[in-house]
Amino acid sequence: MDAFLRGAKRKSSSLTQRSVQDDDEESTEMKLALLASLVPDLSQEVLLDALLAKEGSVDQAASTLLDNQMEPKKPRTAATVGAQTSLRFFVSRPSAVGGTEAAKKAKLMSKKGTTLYLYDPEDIAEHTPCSIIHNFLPQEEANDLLREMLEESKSFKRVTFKLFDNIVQSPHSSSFYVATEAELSTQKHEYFYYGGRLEDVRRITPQLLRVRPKVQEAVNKAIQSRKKLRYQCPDEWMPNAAFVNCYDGPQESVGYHSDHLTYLGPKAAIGSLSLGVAREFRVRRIVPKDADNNLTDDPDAQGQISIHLPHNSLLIMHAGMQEEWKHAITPVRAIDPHPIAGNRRINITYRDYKRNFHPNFTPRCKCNLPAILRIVQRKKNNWGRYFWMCHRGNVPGQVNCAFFQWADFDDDGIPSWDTARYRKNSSTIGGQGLEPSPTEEQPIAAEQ
Ligand SMILES: O=C(O)CCC(=O)C(=O)O
Ligand SMILES: [Fe+2]
Repeated sequence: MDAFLRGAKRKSSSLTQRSVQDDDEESTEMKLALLASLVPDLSQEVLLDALLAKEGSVDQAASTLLDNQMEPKKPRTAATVGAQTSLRFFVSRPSAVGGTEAAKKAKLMSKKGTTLYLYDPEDIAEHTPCSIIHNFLPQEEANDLLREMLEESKSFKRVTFKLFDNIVQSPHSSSFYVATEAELSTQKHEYFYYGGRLEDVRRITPQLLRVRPKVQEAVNKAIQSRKKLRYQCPDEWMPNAAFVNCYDGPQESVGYHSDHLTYLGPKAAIGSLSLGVAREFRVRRIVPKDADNNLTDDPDAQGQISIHLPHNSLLIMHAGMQEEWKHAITPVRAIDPHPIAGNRRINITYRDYKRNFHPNFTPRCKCNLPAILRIVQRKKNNWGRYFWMCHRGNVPGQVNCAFFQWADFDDDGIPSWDTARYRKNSSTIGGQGLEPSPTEEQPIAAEQ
């Protein structure tokens, strides 16, 4: 345990491979898991608050929480899902005449250690890299899909993965769906997840298939209404895979994470459909730190944002979300049961697995495994640069090899090995010089 604490406190200011990998290791999810093992019986929200208050120091957060536990207190698990109508009623907006775009944006009231609840689609689009469509499907279609997935979810399993040297299980169950028999075989035998193979891959179901073109159309329309970012692929978004999650009861959750981009490519969009019980989707921006481990952004920008996800809502995570933000479904004390789903929530994330990111083409590490794609999220130096690294260490009993390679994409996110499409004279060779995403200049959100 001592070693874990030392690991979590490790600081590095050099531009070396070690420094980049430290950035990866110090993820909030890891810190939360570590904190949970030191101070069990507290909700993830309480642990996160403590981490935020102690600027990411696991041992300081742990000692504060342990001190607090001496005097008995009610655990501060979030109550049921919160919602408000629109932020437009709460913020004063500077005049739209004159001034820069940034100056015209409303100042959000998101402060360190606080949560800002968003419901209104305009607020969500303005203050996060997400957009939402409420009542997305005709009611009967949503209910049919929900019923189908509730039946399927009876045989969903919890994902098992390695955290430090411990084998842990995801705090919810899931499965993975693809359209064709060929894709099913490819997923089982050619793709790697957490350094190993996915066992539970299923053929797409009739209702998942029926809904897919609607999600495709809505996501492409939403993408078109936003400015293309550097590294974002301009091709049509074609969902060819779906992860389905089931959260059975208020305590089932998923910790703060960014989705892996290894097979989706940089600046990928993801369409996420929620069915059944309404839950809160928490998002927070990752604020980079400088060489001295100080936050390099607005110190107020350390709160989190909660997006209310009711039955039949489609949330679109846009380009840049996985690079610059983390998201979670936090446990709650209570939920409002859904007439069809009871205590369960179903979430379907439709994803576009890109042909040119198939593991036959991506770099291989020294263990001869296809490497995973990561991005420097925390270190100010090299912030925003993509790199490939080994993920064998996710397999119990194995460790990562020393493989490390900066990624090379052109402006459209085309990897250098896709010689037919890669534009050699692209201004971004080497993956440097990121332009800010539309949300970056806003004084919002979070990070420990
Ligand atoms: O349940 C959700 O809304 C989010 C699920 C998620 O983050 C994931 O599957 O990666
Ligand atoms: Fe996710």
